[in-house]
Amino acid sequence: MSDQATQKETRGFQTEVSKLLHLMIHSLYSNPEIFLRELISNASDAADKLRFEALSQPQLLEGDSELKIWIDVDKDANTITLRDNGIGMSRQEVIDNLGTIARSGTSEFIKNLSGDQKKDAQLIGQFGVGFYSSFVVAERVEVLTRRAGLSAAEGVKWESGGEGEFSVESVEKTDRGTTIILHLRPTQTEFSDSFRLKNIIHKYAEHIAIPVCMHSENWKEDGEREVGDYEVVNKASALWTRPRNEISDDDYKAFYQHISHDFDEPLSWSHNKVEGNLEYTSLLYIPKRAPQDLYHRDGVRGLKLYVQRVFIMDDAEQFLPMYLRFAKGIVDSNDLPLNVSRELLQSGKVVDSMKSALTRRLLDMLTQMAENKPEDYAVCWAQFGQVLKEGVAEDHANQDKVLKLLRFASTHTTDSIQSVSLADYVGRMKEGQDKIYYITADSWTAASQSPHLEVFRKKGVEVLLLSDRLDEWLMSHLTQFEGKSFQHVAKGDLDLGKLSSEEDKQAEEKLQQESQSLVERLKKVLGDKVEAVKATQRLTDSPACLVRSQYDLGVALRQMLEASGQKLPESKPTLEINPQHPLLARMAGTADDGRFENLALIVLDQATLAEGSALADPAGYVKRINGLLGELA
Ligand SMILES: Nc1ncnc2c1ncn2[C@@H]1O[C@H](COP(=O)(O)OP(=O)(O)OP(=O)(O)O)[C@@H](O)[C@H]1O
Repeated sequence: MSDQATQKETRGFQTEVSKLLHLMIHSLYSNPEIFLRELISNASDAADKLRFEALSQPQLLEGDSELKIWIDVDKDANTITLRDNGIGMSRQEVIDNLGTIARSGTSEFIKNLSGDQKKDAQLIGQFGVGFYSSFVVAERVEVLTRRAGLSAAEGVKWESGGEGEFSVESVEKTDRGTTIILHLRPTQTEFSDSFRLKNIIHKYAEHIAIPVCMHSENWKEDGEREVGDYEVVNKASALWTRPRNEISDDDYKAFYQHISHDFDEPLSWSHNKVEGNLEYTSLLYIPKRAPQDLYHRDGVRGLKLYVQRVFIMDDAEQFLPMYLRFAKGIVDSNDLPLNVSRELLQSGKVVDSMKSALTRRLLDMLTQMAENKPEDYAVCWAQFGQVLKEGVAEDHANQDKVLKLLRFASTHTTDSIQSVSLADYVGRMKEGQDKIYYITADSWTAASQSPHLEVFRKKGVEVLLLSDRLDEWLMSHLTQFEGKSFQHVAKGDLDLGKLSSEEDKQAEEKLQQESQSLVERLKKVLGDKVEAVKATQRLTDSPACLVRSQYDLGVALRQMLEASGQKLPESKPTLEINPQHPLLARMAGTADDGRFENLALIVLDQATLAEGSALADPAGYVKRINGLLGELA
C-alpha cells in the first residue's frame, strides 16, 4: 500500500451532502430514532451483499458465515456502537459512499426544499437520508470498516462531525465488516439506554432477515444491573417468508420503510405466495408519494430480487413494466438460478411469466383500491396517474384494466381534480349518446372554457377535460372503451349522432342557407388562412371557433414534435361560425369591405387564441384591436 493511501486525509463533503446534512439535522429533530433503522438497514444490506458475493467466492466468508449485527451502548462514554460482519468497505468505497450522494435527481431535490421544516422533513424522508441520519443524534461519527477479502492492514477509519468535512485513514482491522461508533449529542443521551434501543429495534427491525444482538440485562435483587451475554432482539426472519396471518400491519409498514428508504407509510401492499408451475413469493407496495426521480431516465425502479431467500440484487427492473415503476417490493423466486445476472434476467420464460403475473397482481391491487378505498386511490392517481397513463400504449394485454384505472377532469365536476373514471362517464351517458366526448388543451382552464363545449353544455352532455402533457398522445392510442369510441369535440364535423333531433338538423340546414353569403364573404377575405368556413350550431355564446380535421395532431403534440425538430405539414383549420352571435350578425350587415376584413381577421385570431395556439401575426392582431378601441374612445 502506498504511503499516500495510509495517510490520514481530510476531505470536504460533496456540496449536496453538506446541504442535506444541515437541513436534515434540523428537519428530523422530531423523529430522531430513525437513525437506528437506517443503520440497521444498511448493515442488513451489507450482509445480503456479502452472501451474494460469497456464492461465487466462498472464501469471502473467512470461515465466519453467521452474519449478524451487534449493538452496544456505553452510558458513561455516551456512545452507541453498531457492528456488522457484512461486506464492509474499501478505502475508495468509504470515500464514495460516505462523502457523496450518487443519486440521480439530488440537486433538483435540494432545490425543492422550502426551508419549512415540516415540509422539508417529509421531502427528506422521501429522499432517504440513510447513513447521514446518524448526525441527527451524534455530534461525531466514527466508521471502522474492512471489506471482505482484503487484508487486515486494509482497514479504514472514517470520522466526521458532520459539518462539511470528514477524514479517512488506513487502520489495522482484523475482523471483516463495519463498526459505527456514534458519539451522542448531549441533547440525545436518551439513546444510550439499551431498553430504549431494544424498543426501537422491535419497532423498525423486527423482520429484518438478520439477527440484531444486544446484551441481555437483568436486575438483581439488590437493585444492581447485571449484564449478560448477547441475545437476539428481533425475530430475524425475512418477513415475506412468514404466513400472512402472523404479520401485523405495523410489521408490513416497517418492512416497507426498510426496503424503500421512504419514511412515509405505504398506501397499500399485497403479499402472495405462488405455488405450482412457478414458485415465488412477492410482496408489493404502493407508496404514498412519488419519488423525485420518477421521470428520470436513470431513476431507481424495480423490485428487490431474492432467489431462495438469498438476496441477489436491488432494482431488478425486469419484473414489472415501466408504467408500474412506482411500485416497490421484493420477489423471492425458487425457479431462478442463484447465479442469475441482470443480463440473464433480460430474457427467459420464468422472468416473463413472473412479470405478467406480478403486473396483473399490481393492477388488481390498484383496481381494488379504486373500488374499496377511493380516497386512497385519489392520492395514488394524483401521484402516479401520469405514469399509469403510459400503460395504455405500453401494455396492450392489460389495456382494459389500465383503462378502468384512468381518471379525468370533466364538465361534470367543477374543479381540475381528476376524479372521473370512464365507467362513471359511460354510466352518465345520455340516451342515444354513443361516443365518449373529450377535449384537449394545455390547461384545465383552457379546456373547461373552450367554446367547443357550448353545444354539449346546452344538451347536458358530459365532456372529459384533458390537459396533461401526455394526454394527446394517450388519446391517440385509445380507440374505445366498452364499445364506445372516443371523439375529440374540436376535431371533425360535429356529430352528435342520435343526440341531435330532427328539428336540430332542420334548424342547422336553415342556418346554413341563411348564412351562405356571410360564409362566402368570410372565405374570400380569409383566403388560404383557413380550410373552410362553416355556419353551425356548435356555438351558443361565442362568435366562432376553430375545428381541426379528425386526424390532425393536437396543438400540444404538434408543439412537442416541432420542438424536437420535426417538420410537420401545415394544418389548416375550419372556421366554424355562430351566425346568431351579435358580432357576426352585424358583420353580415356591414357594407364597408375594409371594416369587414378587419373584423373577420379578429374573429379568426380570437378563435385561434381560444384554441391555445399562437397567432401567426400577433402584432397585426394588436393593431386591429387598438384600431377598434380607438374608435370607441
Ligand atoms: N454497514 C455498512 N456496510 C457496508 N457498506 C455500507 C454500510 N453502511 C453504508 N454502506 C455503504 O454506504 C452507502 C451509503 O449509505 P446510505 O445509507 O447513505 O445510502 P443507501 O443505503 O445507499 O440509500 P438511502 O440513502 O436510500 O438509505 C451504501 O449504499 C453502502 O454502499
